[in-house]
Amino acid sequence: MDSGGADEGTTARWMATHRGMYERATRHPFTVSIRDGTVDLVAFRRWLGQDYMFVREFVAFVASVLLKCCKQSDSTDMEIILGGLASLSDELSWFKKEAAKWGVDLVGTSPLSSNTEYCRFLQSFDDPEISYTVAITTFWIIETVYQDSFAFCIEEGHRTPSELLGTCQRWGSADFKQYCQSLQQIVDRCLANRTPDAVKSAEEAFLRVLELEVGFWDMSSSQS
Ligand SMILES: Cc1ncc(CO)c(N)n1
Repeated sequence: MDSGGADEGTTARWMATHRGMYERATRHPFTVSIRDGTVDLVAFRRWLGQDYMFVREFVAFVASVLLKCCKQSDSTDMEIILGGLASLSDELSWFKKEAAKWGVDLVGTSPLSSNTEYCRFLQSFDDPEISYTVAITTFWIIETVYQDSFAFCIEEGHRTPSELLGTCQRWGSADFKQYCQSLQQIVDRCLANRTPDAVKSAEEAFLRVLELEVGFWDMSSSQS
């Protein structure tokens, strides 16, 4: 930490201010049912097929974040984002393997409306007018919702079915947490020297992601 000030970081403040919304996204009945061992496997399969399609869009989104980053030429940020992008290659293979295991037909799956809405939001970042700060904020909170949600499923006292532990570990691992924290540091640093309007735009993106994540879990549990 080189700030030396009492400021805990803007992102931590947002998480406290919008705690209710953050918890709706990260303690959703769907992921809590995984932890409780009561998850409906039809819903789990639906989530798997939908999330595979989401991650394909997410690749393009992360590429757009990387591009904005490169235009700002901060080489440390670039390496972290590039690492995130590279790991999505493995993630797509994982989805295919997992889909085969659960009998989910990825080719025959089409996106449900909450997924389509989320993917449109991701596509909107192609616009070069959207700032790197807003884009990296969005990237960080998207990853963090999964990190927090799935880490809870492997925390002490969980009753997560053993065949779902691999899924939970993918996003709930200490490594993934570390990666999310690196992203968070980038975001806080970017926000530290932005105008109040720019910070407000990033906060709006943060809230929009939480809303979209809740919609995605709702969709997975109930096909809305
Ligand atoms: C909907 C959704 N949000 C976040 C992530 C994390 O990458 C994901 N795979 N899917």
